[in-house]
Amino acid sequence: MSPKPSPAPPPAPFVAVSSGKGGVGKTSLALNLALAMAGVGRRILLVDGDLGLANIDVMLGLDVRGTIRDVLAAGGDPREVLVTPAPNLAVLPASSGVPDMAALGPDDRSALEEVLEDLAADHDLVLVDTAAGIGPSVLWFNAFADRNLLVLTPDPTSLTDAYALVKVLCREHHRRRVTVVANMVRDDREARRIHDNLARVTERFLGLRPELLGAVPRDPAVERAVRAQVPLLRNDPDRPAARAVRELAERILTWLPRARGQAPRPARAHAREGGHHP
Ligand SMILES: Nc1ncnc2c1ncn2[C@@H]1O[C@H](COP(=O)(O)OP(=O)(O)OP(=O)(O)O)[C@@H](O)[C@H]1O
Repeated sequence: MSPKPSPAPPPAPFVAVSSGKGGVGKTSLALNLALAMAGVGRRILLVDGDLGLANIDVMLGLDVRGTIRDVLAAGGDPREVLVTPAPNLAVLPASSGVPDMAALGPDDRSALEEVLEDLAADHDLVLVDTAAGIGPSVLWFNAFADRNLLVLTPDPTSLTDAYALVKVLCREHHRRRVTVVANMVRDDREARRIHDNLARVTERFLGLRPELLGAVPRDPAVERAVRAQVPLLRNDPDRPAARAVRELAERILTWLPRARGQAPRPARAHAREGGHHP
């Protein structure tokens, strides 16, 4: 009897990190989450999904060889533009000063989908740092992702803008599951309060209650790291914000498919069709 072929590894989950409002700490969070997960041996792909105003390379002080747009324009192997700032971590850089996804036609979007699927095959998890707001690229990445992580802060405008994003994701992209990270909070109580405030309106108007993954405290070390162009987890690993990010990373890692040989996750629906995901 011929040996059973070994089952294909389950596909790497895509996690979109977004926010209604800009400047809430989304990029710092995505970068440090990626580093924390890579630091425990998971192969992480961090995609700079802010296609018009790239930030991750700046936060890392990286020289980029090429960007997502170059890959889409010229074809070729997307691995050639990946940057590896740490073991197990690959960054797919974006460009700055170019129009958002609105300028990408349907062919570019399906090419982007192929590029992401191709790169995902080499990784355990893909984290996409999207632009802020509800622009076309934000919605596209969120519809493409398996999990939607939303960054909230105590600033009241962060709440109203987050509600706007959840509403579009729910009504137009049929998302029923949104996970919140409360950033720049004083304490856990404040984190629960802002999560509750969002949950009250989403439950009332959308019938959806986002879950709270956890919180990152307001910590001057985050700003110091951004200025130094050295990630927080390297610059100040023992600070409260760094510890909080590591805890969040551990929780996100529980989303990974457990092991080879288990039932694979259902195929990802087409982002362009506004696919429904679990
Ligand atoms: N937990 C925190 N404590 C203190 N400052 C923070 C914290 N998180 C982020 N910041 C600061 O907030 C600013 C914005 O952070 P960041 O660029 O990551 O936000 P963003 O949401 O990605 O912004 P944009 O939408 O413009 O890309 C930075 O100066 C960063 O240092």
